Amino acid sequence: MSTLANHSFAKMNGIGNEIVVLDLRDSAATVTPGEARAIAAPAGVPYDQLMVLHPPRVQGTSAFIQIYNNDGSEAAACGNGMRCVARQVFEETGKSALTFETRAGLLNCWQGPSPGLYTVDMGAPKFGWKDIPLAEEFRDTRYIELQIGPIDAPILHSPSVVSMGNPHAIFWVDDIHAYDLEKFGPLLENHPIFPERANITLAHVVDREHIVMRTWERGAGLTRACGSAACATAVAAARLKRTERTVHMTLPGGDLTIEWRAEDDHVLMTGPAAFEFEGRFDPALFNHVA
Ligand SMILES: N[C@@H](CCC[C@H](N)C(=O)O)C(=O)O
Repeated sequence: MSTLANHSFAKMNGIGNEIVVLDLRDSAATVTPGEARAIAAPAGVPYDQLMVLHPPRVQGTSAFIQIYNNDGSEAAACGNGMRCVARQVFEETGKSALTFETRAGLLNCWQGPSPGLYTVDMGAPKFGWKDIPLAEEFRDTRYIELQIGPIDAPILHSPSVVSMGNPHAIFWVDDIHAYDLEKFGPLLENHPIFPERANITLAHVVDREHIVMRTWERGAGLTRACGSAACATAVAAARLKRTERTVHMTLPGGDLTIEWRAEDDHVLMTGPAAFEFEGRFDPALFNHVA
């Protein structure tokens, strides 16, 4: 039987990004990709990302966080999920600032400027074509040559690309609702230019301090919010000198504030984290998991 059978979990969301938090800090249990997919099944607890807390591996950190997309693939970064994890561990410990380890590095999290808000230091963005990664050299990643649709009248073209520990492509458009992201998202996510696939965002700069956006997530599909995409989009817009370094981001599920701090290049994401309910995994979920 799976070690996850009957294990407790918390269902949360970060502005509508569906998150399951699974705390394995007191055990040596691990989660396989098959188990991650089984949990996401309709009979389970459908989620966009599963945040698995393991015992800390680095002194001074509270946990090592493994992040699964609902297709069973692993991600190095998940901004909305990190706010949910921070909220849970703040409430458990009474602390208001903690450091967690992810595959993207150490992330500091703290209580935001007002109650119910959490800030995550998402680290420094990367712009090099090998860092994103891209399959071929692009010297300037503020815009890359990539388009879909007719060659002489492309539907979407020239995205900015950024790594926030995970790969993002941002297409600048006038109306983020004018495109069928469910159709174009998977095509772009799996485009050969992205050897590790990519998160695909449509973004519109409203003014120098406000961007609206929506995202097709690698490994999870259309979501109501993607925190790392909000960070990548804010940074890409500032790099193009279209916005200030602190911007208000409007996503389908809610709003985030993103600051690209000049002193150290780090990106700070601030927003809420909502607790929905606690439950236990039905053992039957894992019956057919290899
Ligand atoms: N929803 C997340 C991003 C999750 C990871 C992404 N799908 C990937 O595979 O890179 C967020 O809030 O950042």
